[in-house]
Amino acid sequence: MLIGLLSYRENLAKLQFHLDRDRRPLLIFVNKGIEIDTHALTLEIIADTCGAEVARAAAFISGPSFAKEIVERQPTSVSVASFTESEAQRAAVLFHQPHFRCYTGNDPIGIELSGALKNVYAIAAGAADGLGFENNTRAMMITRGLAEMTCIGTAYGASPLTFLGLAGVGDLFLTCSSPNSRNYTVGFRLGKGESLESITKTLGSVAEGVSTTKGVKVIINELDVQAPIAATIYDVLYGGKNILTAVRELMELPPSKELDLPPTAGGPAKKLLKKLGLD
Ligand SMILES: NC(=O)c1ccc[n+]([C@@H]2O[C@H](COP(=O)([O-])OP(=O)(O)OC[C@H]3O[C@@H](n4cnc5c(N)ncnc54)[C@H](O)[C@@H]3O)[C@@H](O)[C@H]2O)c1
Ligand SMILES: O=P(O)(O)OC[C@H](O)CO
Repeated sequence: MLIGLLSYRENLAKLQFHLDRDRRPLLIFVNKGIEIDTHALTLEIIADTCGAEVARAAAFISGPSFAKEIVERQPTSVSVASFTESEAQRAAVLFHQPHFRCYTGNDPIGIELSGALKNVYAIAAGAADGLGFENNTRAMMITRGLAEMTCIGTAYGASPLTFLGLAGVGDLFLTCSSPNSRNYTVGFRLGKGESLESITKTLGSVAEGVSTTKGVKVIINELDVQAPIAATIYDVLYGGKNILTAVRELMELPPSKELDLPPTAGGPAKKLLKKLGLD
């Protein structure tokens, strides 16, 4: 399915009546976001609408992949994950082409979180560029974004290693460094002083990081994870914080460990695995 997450629940609720479950339908999802009201991953929406069995077999594709460049057959690689490894393999074989490689894995929670979270940090990197900062700042945003993504994902119950893959650092690098990214563009225009309302009205498409930031803020509060860049993007988008003030405050934070993975991990993932019958 290739639609924004906003309408997934509604569409899957309709689709489930048409699934011929005896023929092992292969459902492949490429969206990158978190449901606004519930902060649910797509896995949970699938379980709620189509049942746990369908969610366990669903495959998730994510990674550095601007649609335009795929269509132009430029060499591209992505991650494909499913709790059912044979289904990830099925999806990988189906999509495999001379210009498109799929690497399989079994951490769909990490793959989904990677795709959702990188959009928030792309807004941050775009904002830094829009403010006129250059290479050092962008490299800092990408690297600290990866550290935050890994901490949030680990606390959630995903594998920290997933964030080192194509769906994690690969897509983060792509979207934090290209004006072809909608999320980067939102950040860039914010950095230039435009209002969020004006940007979203004229963007011509949906930058999912804008709504995902709300869900991420709830998740980091619930998990008690330190993710200052994500929290700052929330304050800029929804709290009216001035971007230059935000950058200054981030830089003035007291020194801290470079990577401090949470000691206890997995609350939300445990709940989700239970719902999927995988506990
Ligand atoms: N564009 C990319 O390069 C790219 C790459 C990888 C992943 N993605 C992800 O794919 C998802 C979709 O992105 P996109 O670029 O195709 O967005 P898009 O806005 O270009 O297209 C979304 C599509 O969903 C349809 N749609 C909207 N509301 C609907 C509804 N209620 N019911 C049915 N269809 C509806 C729209 O008509 C449109 O065709 C996003 O989660 C995005 O992050 C995009
Ligand atoms: O245009 P964006 O920012 O939604 O990014 C598109 C894809 O996620 C790139 O992999």
